[in-house]
Amino acid sequence: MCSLEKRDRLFLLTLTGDGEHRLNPTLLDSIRSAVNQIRSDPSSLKSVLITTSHGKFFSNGYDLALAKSDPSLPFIMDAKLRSLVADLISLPMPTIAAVTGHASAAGFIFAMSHDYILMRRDRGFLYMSELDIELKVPLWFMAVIQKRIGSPAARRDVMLTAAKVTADKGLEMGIVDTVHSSATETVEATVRLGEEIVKRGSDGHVYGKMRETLFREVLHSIG
Ligand SMILES: CCCCCCCCCCCCC/C=C/C(=O)SCCNC(=O)CCNC(=O)[C@H](O)C(C)(C)COP(=O)(O)OP(=O)(O)OC[C@H]1O[C@@H](n2cnc3c(N)ncnc32)[C@H](O)[C@@H]1OP(=O)(O)O
Repeated sequence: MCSLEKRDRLFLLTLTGDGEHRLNPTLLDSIRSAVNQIRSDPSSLKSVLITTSHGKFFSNGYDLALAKSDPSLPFIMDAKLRSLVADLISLPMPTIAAVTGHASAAGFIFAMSHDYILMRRDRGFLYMSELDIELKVPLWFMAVIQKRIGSPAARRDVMLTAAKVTADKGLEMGIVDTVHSSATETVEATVRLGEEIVKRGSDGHVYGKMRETLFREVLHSIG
């Protein structure tokens, strides 16, 4: 599940527990509910969202075991993740993912649906595993990849070699903004960045509309 904490003008959304934070309908609903709670907070127009997680996984992607148990679930999970990503794109505040563990497939897409990614150096991969697990990536995932991974070579490595991208490699690829020595350091740096951004005092409505325009192809692809 996830928890939501307000620290001054920062909202800290944490995927809790030591599991893999596999994206299933329950977790996706829980995250979306937290994002809606943030959106309805009176201070939301002058705040920042930080998303992080407990344990060695940021999110290890869809809960495939569950998905295989009911043929309707893959569609439900996909629809819920699309809605969550659209919510993050329209959220009237800057968003930062503090990636303190592995972010795989849908979990990687979730991380890239934030404006900034700060990541720990010593553990954790950014990993589009679909080639390895022989699942075709949905078109809307590709729209996110296209938008957040600028170089053709990096996109090829991520998608067509299923590279397990470390934080340092992610920095080189332009996916990660800053790299840190530990999970604690990563979260602390994310809070500092959030506080810096809050000081800029940008209007959240304008920021959210700007991001919607920047990601209009992703929103179109999500449908
Ligand atoms: C019939 C119906 C079918 C329906 C199917 C559903 C369809 C759904 C619709 C279609 C959707 C398509 C899109 C799919 C989206 C998805 O999300 S699908 C689910 C995807 N998820 C996965 O595939 C899981 C992928 N994860 C993994 O493979 C592993 O968990 C991992 C990320 C590779 C981590 O492995 P693990 O062994 O647990 O890792 P560690 O023990 O932490 O590390 C392994 C070794 O690597 C070293 N290491 C870790 N981090 C670093 C680092 N940053 N730098 C250097 N080294 C690192 C670590 O020390 C370990 O080394 P050793 O100790 O020497 O082993």
